[in-house]
Amino acid sequence: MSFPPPVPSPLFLSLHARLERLQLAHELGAAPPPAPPGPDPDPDHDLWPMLEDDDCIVEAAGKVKGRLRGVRRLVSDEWLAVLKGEAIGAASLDLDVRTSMIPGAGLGLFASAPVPAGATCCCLYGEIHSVESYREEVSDTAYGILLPRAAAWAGALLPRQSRDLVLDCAAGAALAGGKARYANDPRSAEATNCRFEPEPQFLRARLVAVRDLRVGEELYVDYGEAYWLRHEGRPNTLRVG
Ligand SMILES: C[S@@+](CC[C@H](N)C(=O)[O-])C[C@H]1O[C@@H](n2cnc3c(N)ncnc32)[C@H](O)[C@@H]1O
Repeated sequence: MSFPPPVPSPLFLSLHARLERLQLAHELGAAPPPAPPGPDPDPDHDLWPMLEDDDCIVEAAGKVKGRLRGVRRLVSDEWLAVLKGEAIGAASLDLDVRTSMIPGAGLGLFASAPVPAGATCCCLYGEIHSVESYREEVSDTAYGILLPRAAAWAGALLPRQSRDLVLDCAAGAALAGGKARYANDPRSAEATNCRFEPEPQFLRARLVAVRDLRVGEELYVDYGEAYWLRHEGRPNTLRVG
């Protein structure tokens, strides 16, 4: 089964370009290079002269940060609208979401047909963050996956990726209907049967089977130690074997 990438809307692309410029201004503490000429006026043109003015540079930096947050929200909302429109949850192998085999873990993801090793089961989508905004705006118990900037960029959805991104799958993927967020972590290398493969160019990660899966088997991935450190105090109740 193929998993065609979502098609970003023109609004998503223009909001994302705006976000990139605000992010650059925030990092540099200075106006970004002029935007390429286009039909629409630069919506942030009021900020750039302020960043060049010593008398109000601190106030300007605060305004850039505030606007960055607002535009990031708009980008996320538009991305979720794109994902919902494309019914991404439907793009998966034959998988069921039902009560996990791990007591107390809530729902889990199960194979309802055999899955060969190496097959992509479904894709993980979510809200898109920079590392900084993920740290600042997302709660400690969120479920984020790093989409590193160095990975393949051929046929990418965005014209360029200037920084690492983080996919926050807690709320976003649930809203958009993705199944991959239901894969639990067995906290045992032996029981782990899937892995996440980041696809930054498509703003998602693939959930890939690392061995053949039988009908009825639960799909398990390793979330990494950092996840469990943040979730300290919650029981890992899986019994293996
Ligand atoms: C990405 S969600 C997985 C789907 C989740 N089970 C649900 O019902 O929405 C991650 C959460 O699942 C639960 N979970 C995953 N693996 C677990 C484990 N080994 N032991 C206990 N809870 C687990 C924890 O609540 C964790 O924060």
